[in-house]
Amino acid sequence: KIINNPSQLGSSHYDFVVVGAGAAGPVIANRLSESPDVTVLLIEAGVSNVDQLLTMVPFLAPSLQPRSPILWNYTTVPQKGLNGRTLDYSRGRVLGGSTSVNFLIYNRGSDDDFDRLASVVQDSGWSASSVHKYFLKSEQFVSSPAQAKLVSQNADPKIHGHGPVKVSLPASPLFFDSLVVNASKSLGGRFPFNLDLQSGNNVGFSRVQSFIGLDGRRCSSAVAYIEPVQNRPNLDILIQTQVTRLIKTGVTTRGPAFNKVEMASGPSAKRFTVMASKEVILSAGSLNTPQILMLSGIGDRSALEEFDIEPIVNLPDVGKNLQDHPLMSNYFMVNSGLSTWDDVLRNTSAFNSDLAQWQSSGGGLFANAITGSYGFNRLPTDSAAFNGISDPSSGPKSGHLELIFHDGFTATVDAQPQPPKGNFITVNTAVVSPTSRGTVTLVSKDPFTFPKIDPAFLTTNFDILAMNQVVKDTHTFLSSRTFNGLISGPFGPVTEAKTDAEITAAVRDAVVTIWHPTSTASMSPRGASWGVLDSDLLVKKTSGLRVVDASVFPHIFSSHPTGSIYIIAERAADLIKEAWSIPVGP
Ligand SMILES: Cc1cc2nc3c(=O)[nH]c(=O)nc-3n(C[C@H](O)[C@H](O)[C@H](O)COP(=O)(O)OP(=O)(O)OC[C@H]3O[C@@H](n4cnc5c(N)ncnc54)[C@H](O)[C@@H]3O)c2cc1C
Repeated sequence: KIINNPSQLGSSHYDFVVVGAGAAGPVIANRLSESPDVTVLLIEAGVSNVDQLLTMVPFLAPSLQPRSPILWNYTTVPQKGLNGRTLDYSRGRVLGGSTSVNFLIYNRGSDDDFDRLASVVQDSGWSASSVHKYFLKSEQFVSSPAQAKLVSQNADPKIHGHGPVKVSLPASPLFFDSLVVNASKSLGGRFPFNLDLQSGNNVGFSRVQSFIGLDGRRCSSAVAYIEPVQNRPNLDILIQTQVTRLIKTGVTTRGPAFNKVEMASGPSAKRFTVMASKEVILSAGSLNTPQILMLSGIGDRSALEEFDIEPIVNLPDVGKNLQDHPLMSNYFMVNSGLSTWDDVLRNTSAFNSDLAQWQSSGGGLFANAITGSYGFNRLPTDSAAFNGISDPSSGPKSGHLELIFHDGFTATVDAQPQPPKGNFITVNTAVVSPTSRGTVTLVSKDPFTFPKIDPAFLTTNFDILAMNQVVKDTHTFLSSRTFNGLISGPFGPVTEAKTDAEITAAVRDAVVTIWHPTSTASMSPRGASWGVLDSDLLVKKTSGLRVVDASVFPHIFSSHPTGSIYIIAERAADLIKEAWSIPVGP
């Protein structure tokens, strides 16, 4: 059941306490509570997702940006690589976490990304072939009979799974996206067509599969993993409650145990505690998980002492190694041959009519995510970006770059105002194998003070050269004869830039986040002196404490992360069950 205040908890003891109901937490809570003998408490700082219209209507996801009551409303420190700009750095603060507010693009991660993970942490259980069953267990491709032709040309349903997360092609396919697919088919080479990016090969151009069910509604982790089980008698879901720290409860042969969780419903509210007799699982995301660890005395000893926090476990890598994909908008004007959604966004009656259509039937433009086509590609093999470094991608099935196509002016990414007239397309471009590394650090021992977030965007030569290349790739892609006569010209400094120096200058002014922070509590081999977790996700040198969320990846995956986090969480649930002799299901 859902509980709104810690004072209403029926018990102060559970077998497992899961902190954070984002992508990972609900998977763990759902799978552990499958066993009726096990009691589980899931604690979420944010409110319920029910009745939050903007979390449900796929097309309106960007309206939550850059600030909203259901976001944490974080800001980065000034970014040296971005001419000192600070960036809004959204995370969801609601049941479903960032899966309730994200832009719905589904990827499961490339085989190479999983194989590199297995190799780096020396655990074959994370290899692509080993986790394949968890991919199948987590997701399910859905389509309506009316989509039969679209599906046959743009997806491979037989490679998909049977899990609770529903993924689908656009309910209202747009002409522009069919042009993107045709352009990749005709260009080939560095821009190949890929029928289904969930094949394990994540290089190529394709229609987007999105986290949307046949009802036209976002399928977040809350919808997929919480709603169906929220009335289980052995599962309590406590919302509007922030975990403030974990408390040491003893010492075992592995190290200190942290089985007590402290929490409060606000900065001045009474603090409550709850005990996890078996384990605490931190799933608070890549920014809040390291913050909670540090507040609990787990982190870099000297950094903790600076804030008068007793260092209990010296793990200097907590909060280090922050990685994210830099993202930027490339705008182009289009002529009347292409009708774009700009007209809907500017016209209140058209907007209201599309919303009414979604509300009555779950269909129409608003049942689409804001992108219908995209692609990942590799840098040219002779790119100067590789000078002096080894290829940062995990292998040939992983891209270095990404191009995301939008049939309109997506003013949401870099907060450019939508021009008052004209029709546009936007190509959002990203570097998906970045080499910049940032940090999450404390600024106070007060859990309600935001941590200091420094993604350190574009602080390496590789990242800046790769970003330059993807701008040029965008021009090359759009010069395909498929677009003949449709694109009338560049719009804005990024696409108007001509020389490398002009492109670099425009890039530094334009790059923002794609909101994919990872790797701040990274796995490493058992016994390694670096990293925060062993490969079974247990926090090193501690007992009874695991991390399961986007923090755990030593290297950011070269794709949109939610699908791969579901896979990690599904395997983590089995690891936890095995550790406590709880029957593992199919
Ligand atoms: C605007 C935006 C667009 C994105 N677009 C995409 C996309 O199109 N495709 C994709 O795959 N990914 C996308 N992402 C990224 C993706 O959503 C995240 O990578 C993923 O949700 C991370 O999962 P997580 O479990 O690590 O953390 P989160 O999903 O962020 O969940 C963490 C949860 O923990 C809760 N929490 C934090 N601290 C505490 C505390 N102290 N006490 C209690 N609860 C706490 C938070 O409120 C939150 O609910 C996007 C993200 C954003 C913000």
